[in-house]
Amino acid sequence: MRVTGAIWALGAMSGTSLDGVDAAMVLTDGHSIAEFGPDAYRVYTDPERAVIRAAFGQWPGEAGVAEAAELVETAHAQVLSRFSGVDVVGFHGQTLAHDPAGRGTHQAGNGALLAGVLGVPVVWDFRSTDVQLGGQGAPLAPFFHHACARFAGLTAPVAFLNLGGVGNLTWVDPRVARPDDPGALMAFDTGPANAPVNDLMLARRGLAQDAGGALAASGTVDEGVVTAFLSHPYFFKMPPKSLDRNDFPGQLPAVAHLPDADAAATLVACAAAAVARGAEHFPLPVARVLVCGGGRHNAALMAQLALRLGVSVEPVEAIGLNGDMLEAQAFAYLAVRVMRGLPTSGPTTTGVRAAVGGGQISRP
Ligand SMILES: Nc1ncnc2c1ncn2[C@@H]1O[C@H](COP(=O)(O)OP(=O)(O)OP(=O)(O)O)[C@@H](O)[C@H]1O
Ligand SMILES: CC(=O)N[C@H]1[C@@H]2OC[C@@H](O2)[C@@H](O)[C@@H]1O[C@H](C)C(=O)O
Repeated sequence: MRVTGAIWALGAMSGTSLDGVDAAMVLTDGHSIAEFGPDAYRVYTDPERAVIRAAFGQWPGEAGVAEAAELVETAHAQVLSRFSGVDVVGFHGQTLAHDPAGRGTHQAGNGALLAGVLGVPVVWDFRSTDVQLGGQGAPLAPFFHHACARFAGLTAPVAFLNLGGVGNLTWVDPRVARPDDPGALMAFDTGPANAPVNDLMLARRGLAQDAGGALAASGTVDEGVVTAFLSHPYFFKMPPKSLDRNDFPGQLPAVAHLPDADAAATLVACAAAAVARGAEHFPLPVARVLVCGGGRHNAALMAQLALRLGVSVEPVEAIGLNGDMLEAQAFAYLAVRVMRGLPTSGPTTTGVRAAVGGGQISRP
């Protein structure tokens, strides 16, 4: 697509599951996507992961944060310096703590430092302003999902589902021209997605994940556990709403009585049931749910989603997008919006009172 005034942005995201740093380029004017560019991935080593994990839940200045932030900055500098032709970087950082109603939101990593190292402007600290103005500070990908739906030429309401550690759902009406126009978007976190089954695999099998969902697929769902899970107060809150990774601490104890396969199947069913519960909030029904994030590789999770949602559940690759890079691309796109003074969130995505452009700009 020809887009006048488009620039090349490079976005980077380090997600809650701590697998590594995703980086990807997008050519955009901050409204439309003109073209997707190259991408790269930089895995965290086990010792690095341990340092970051030790700082989870900590706020700036608290124990372990400086060490984690330095590691996050170094890993990002390594992967981002592999790219050329970059006009601006969108640097999300690593969320260590998120408490929008209380202490705020904390993404480790200093964008000013990265701007110096990379020699290009860096947009960072995307969530703080939204939180300071009463928003949830998350999710931020929805404005980008809106651009993606229009880029793909969709003409009916559709949902994007990101299955990372936590799940988040964006309902989009691509017929509405701008993401901050009324009726364009509704977005919120659905509940835990991959995190509980990862925790189970680690605790019971010493593995990082249930590859392909094979273990879950061989088990039987305990529907009693799913029903009890759905009684959590989070599911009775109206969107917008967001979650911290540890907001659902009781999930492993809830499946403690089950053999491994049944426990995995049940945790996957809980994640899917949370999404289906979330879909009840949609302003208009959707015919398809497009899935990004690592959870789309979990066949048991995809099957449970199709069952509980009753609509077509497909990876975002079905509309020509890259499901592993969507969040990194989102922060590339959002960086350009920040540079151009355009909003990055609004009342229907983070619950902030009026549309707001979050993010600090640091120049080299
Ligand atoms: N082949 C696979 N089989 C099963 N699960 C997988 C597979 N690949 C990835 N996953 C799951 O996806 C997770 C990683 O997803 P992703 O990279 O989207 O999360 P994230 O971006 O770190 O998290 P968030 O979006 O919550 O910030 C892994 O921890 C794992 O649970
Ligand atoms: C506070 C924070 O970092 N939240 C992340 C996390 O990971 C998934 C979900 O929880 C979402 O709310 C968000 O990230 C995506 C990229 C977002 O802001 O849209």
